[in-house]
Amino acid sequence: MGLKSFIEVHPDSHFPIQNLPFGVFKPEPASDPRPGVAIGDHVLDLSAISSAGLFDGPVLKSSDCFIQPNLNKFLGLGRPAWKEARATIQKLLSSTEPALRDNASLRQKALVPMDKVEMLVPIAIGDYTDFFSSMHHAKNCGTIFRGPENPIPANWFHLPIAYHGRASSIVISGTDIVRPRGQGHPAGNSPPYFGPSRKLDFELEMAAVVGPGNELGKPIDVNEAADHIFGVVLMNDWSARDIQAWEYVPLGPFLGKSFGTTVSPWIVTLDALEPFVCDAPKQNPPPLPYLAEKISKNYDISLEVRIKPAGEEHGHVVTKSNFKHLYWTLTQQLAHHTINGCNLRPGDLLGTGTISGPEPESYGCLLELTWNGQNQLSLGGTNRKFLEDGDEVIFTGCSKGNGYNVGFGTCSGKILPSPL
Ligand SMILES: O=C(O)/C=C/C(=O)CC(=O)CC(=O)O
Ligand SMILES: [Ca+2]
Ligand SMILES: [Mg+2]
Repeated sequence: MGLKSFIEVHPDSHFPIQNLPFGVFKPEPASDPRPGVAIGDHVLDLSAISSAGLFDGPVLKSSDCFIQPNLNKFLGLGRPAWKEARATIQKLLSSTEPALRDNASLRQKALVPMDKVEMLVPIAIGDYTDFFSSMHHAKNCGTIFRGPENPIPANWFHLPIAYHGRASSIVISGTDIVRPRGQGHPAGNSPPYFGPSRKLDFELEMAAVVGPGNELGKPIDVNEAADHIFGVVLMNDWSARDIQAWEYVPLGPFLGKSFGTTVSPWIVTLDALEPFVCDAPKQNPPPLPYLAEKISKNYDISLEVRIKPAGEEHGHVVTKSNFKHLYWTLTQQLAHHTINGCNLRPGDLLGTGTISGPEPESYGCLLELTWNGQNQLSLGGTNRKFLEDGDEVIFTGCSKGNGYNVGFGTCSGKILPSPL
């Protein structure tokens, strides 16, 4: 493992010096939001490090990108800035570097206990797109919604399908989610149901954070797409299955998805994930040339979902999956998104789609786990078909290295009842 911080980091921590994920936080309720990096149980205040003149590399020396309420300016600077920032922070936090270690007043200013801070959505999200890139999820949903004959649509193996999501309702982990009301599928000849969703679900996803992006009309080559992905977060694409099933023909998800999407606060960089690269699944039929990449990378990231009913202390694990099950890679998603000339901008968010694995224990949503409510899922003392008011859904994600973790922390949200 080698690299070590002067800050004590528990071996189980998601945030050792090998990780260094970026977020935005407020040290006190009245303070201005500012960028930070997680280290063990602490947050390193990048505005304090920047003000102290410690970002002294060629790209960041005279930049105010860390004196900002979000990470968009930093993301817009691209990979040279990201690499320089990571190298500077890793050096400052290392056990052998005195600049911060031996400066008590700077440590006092710049290192804040994580349990004292408020985390915010770290980027201003202009646009949010959600892909559909797990073959297992596509097959299961297709079977449930459209029947077992041809569950996977003919286009699915040729392009990463997506829908345009709603950026305004993306919230940070810990924010309550109000059960949406809407129209559900009519039964027989009766009019459609209207009321609180009866089939509220989570979707286990991750999402790529984009920067710097492209000019309108100038697509990004798939082999250069990684330079436009800063990092990834956990994402819950809350979904009301009854609303979705009735509204989505022919234009796709709308109100069944747009009532809320939760993201985890810490963006884990692709640089930190590099030791966990694994081969992406072999694609057959081979993709068209604009989607054929020289190196097709996935990441080995273990994912887990717990549901914690109201009044219970611990959640029950309902599924375990892995990022590596995705068929279409992040870079193929990004290249496909721009192939028609569409421009991506710093801070745009690209959801991977629900990450279901091949086994029933690895399905990424209740729609699949209970087969649209046909089966009950046991949560110890109680059962679930879909989410109930008071349920908290907690995602975790972690890659295990040799003696250290590169983790994502948690992405959680609790369901509140619909308004009357
Ligand atoms: O197959 C369908 O009709 C619907 C699928 C989804 O709801 C999934 C979606 O949001 C994309 C994804 O998460 O993979
Ligand atoms: Ca989704
Ligand atoms: Mg949603």
